Amino acid sequence: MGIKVYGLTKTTNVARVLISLEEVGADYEVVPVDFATGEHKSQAHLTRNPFGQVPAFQDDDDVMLFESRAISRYILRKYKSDLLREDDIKEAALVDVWVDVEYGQYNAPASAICYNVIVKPMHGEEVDQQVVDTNLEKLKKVLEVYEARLSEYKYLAGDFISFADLSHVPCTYYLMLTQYKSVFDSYPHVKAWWEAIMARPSIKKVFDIMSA
Ligand SMILES: N[C@@H](CCC(=O)N[C@@H](CSO)C(=O)NCC(=O)O)C(=O)O
Repeated sequence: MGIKVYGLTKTTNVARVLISLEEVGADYEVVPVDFATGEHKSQAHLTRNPFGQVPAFQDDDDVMLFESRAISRYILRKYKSDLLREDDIKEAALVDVWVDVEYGQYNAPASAICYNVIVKPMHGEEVDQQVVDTNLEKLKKVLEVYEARLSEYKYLAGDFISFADLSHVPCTYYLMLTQYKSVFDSYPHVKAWWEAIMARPSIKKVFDIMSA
């Protein structure tokens, strides 16, 4: 039995796992989980992910994981990818710092904007502009830190691309589909960083999968 990713490829956290799989060139199968029928809350899926969320991840018959960043690290370690920089403890620590920054500082405001501007209208719900505006301000504060960091280094953890950079891709992909992509215009080093990431074949492949 090979690698299975349970979830919907349009969702950011499933896409994050696909990026690592595409980066290492692994074979994998995506097993859709139907939110419409509440399948993600089914007993079968709860055994895969006790929080009833996607992704869940299976490798062979003895590895069942959840949490997209932890799954990504498993994949990158299994395939001995340099994207975790684990040959150098200091570089690896900086990768950890900036993955934590992505999860703890960037993800929430970026996700709140995308949820309001993309997901809610898809379900016929009103955009809460107050929430969007509040999170735009939070995002700008985060991007100010990124702009300073990326004016010193080509990528967030250093002058090497790492999982920390790629972990930003799913949310940023959706942000760039909204009118708020213009926020990035005020941060030239962040824009150049994003353009360098987008040029990667794995990222182009995952964009195709997300937009299919
Ligand atoms: N920290 C976790 C978040 C998973 C998540 O929110 N998954 C969403 C879809 S992806 O945005 C989900 O399953 N939402 C349905 C729900 O929460 O009920 C991770 O990184 O894997």
